[in-house]
Amino acid sequence: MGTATVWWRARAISAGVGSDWRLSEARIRKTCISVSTRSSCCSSPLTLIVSSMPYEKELAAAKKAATLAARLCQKVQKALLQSDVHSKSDKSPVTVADYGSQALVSFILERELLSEPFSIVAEEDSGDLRKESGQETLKRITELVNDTLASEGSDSFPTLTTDDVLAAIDNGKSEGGPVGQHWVLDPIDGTKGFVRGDQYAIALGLLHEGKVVLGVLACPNLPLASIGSNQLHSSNEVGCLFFAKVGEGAYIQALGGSTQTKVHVCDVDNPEEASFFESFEAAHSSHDLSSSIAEKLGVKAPPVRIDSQAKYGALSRGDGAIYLRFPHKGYREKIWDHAAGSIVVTEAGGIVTDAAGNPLDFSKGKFLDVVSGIIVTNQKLMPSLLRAVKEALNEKASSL
Ligand SMILES: Nc1ncnc2c1ncn2[C@@H]1O[C@H](COP(=O)(O)O)[C@@H](OP(=O)(O)O)[C@H]1O
Ligand SMILES: [Mg+2]
Ligand SMILES: [Mg+2]
Ligand SMILES: [Mg+2]
Repeated sequence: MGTATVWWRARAISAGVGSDWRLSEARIRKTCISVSTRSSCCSSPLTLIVSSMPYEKELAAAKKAATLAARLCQKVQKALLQSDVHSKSDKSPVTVADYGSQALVSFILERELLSEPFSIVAEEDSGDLRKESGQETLKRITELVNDTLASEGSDSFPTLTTDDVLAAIDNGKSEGGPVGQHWVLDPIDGTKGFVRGDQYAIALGLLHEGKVVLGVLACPNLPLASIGSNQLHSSNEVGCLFFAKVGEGAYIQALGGSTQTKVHVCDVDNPEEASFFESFEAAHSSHDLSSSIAEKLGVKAPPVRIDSQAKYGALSRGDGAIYLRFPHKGYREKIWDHAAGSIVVTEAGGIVTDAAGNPLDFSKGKFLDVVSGIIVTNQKLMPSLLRAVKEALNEKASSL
């Protein structure tokens, strides 16, 4: 909630609507608008303020949090030690940087958005770090978080204790859902890519009444110049920060930079000229199925395989036209793997749906209940992509 919300709240309270800080923003907004039409003390400027300022403060806090978390991750990726990589109970990898990033983002959001009701749905939890065997790792994470905060310079941050770090990680225990506001955090999306030295992203979204209203994607290893094409790169610089607020477009700036540029998905309408992204990891998405879809569409270019929601970022600036994700049977998608990426792409003019063409529903808690897979492209290609996906899925079903 930004300045505008505080103002709406103040209006709601002074108009006798109530002083419950847990009133949803939408309710307060509605109430204030109706008060303004009835009461002379609360007249015309309201509409202007409402339309121009929502989520400003949240976006600034989210960009700061993701940028700092990216700095922590970069430090770890440079000097990744085998002892920094652990296995979770589902056998997926987690590193000191996943935990450190989650603790940092949680700490910064709470500090920057002081009095706001605060809920984060995040991937990691502190369970393993609270065990005897996790103590050394916890110390290392705490050092990393404190070093990163110290390198920020401008603010005087307190030195966090191991207990502070555990508490910050566990702020991410919220279940989400259709009511109120929830931050959605993937502290490192693409941990396998991170460990390999490849692409990864810090992905932070904000849900309001079950809809994504803001997203920030920090992609420390993504080139600032376009990828996935043959064009000669004018610069080898890496590190992109994508961000979007609902209704206001999507932007990119260099990670740590300040000049922002609006991004748009590409406007290719001939599938023969389109290229597509998919997971680097074949275990995360069926490469066979996407190759059959691409063939049906007439896509000529080979797949661009990269880890993480960097795919959404790259697509939002037109590096490629399509993103195909078809997890193997039984896998349930999580909201933190798509919240930030999907708003960046939709605000850049793209469409994100499941394989049946339904919009993604972020209001159901931690999981996304999608039909068969997730597909992303521009408005022009979506109808033919949906037809190709349907055909390929039918063929696959009849071959089983
Ligand atoms: N079997 C599986 N099928 C599909 N996705 C999976 C998977 N196992 C893990 N993932 C998810 O795939 C994400 C990475 O996506 P990508 O393949 O695009 O890089 C992982 O995010 P984390 O790395 O945050 O755990 C994880 O949530
Ligand atoms: Mg992830
Ligand atoms: Mg992750
Ligand atoms: Mg993970």
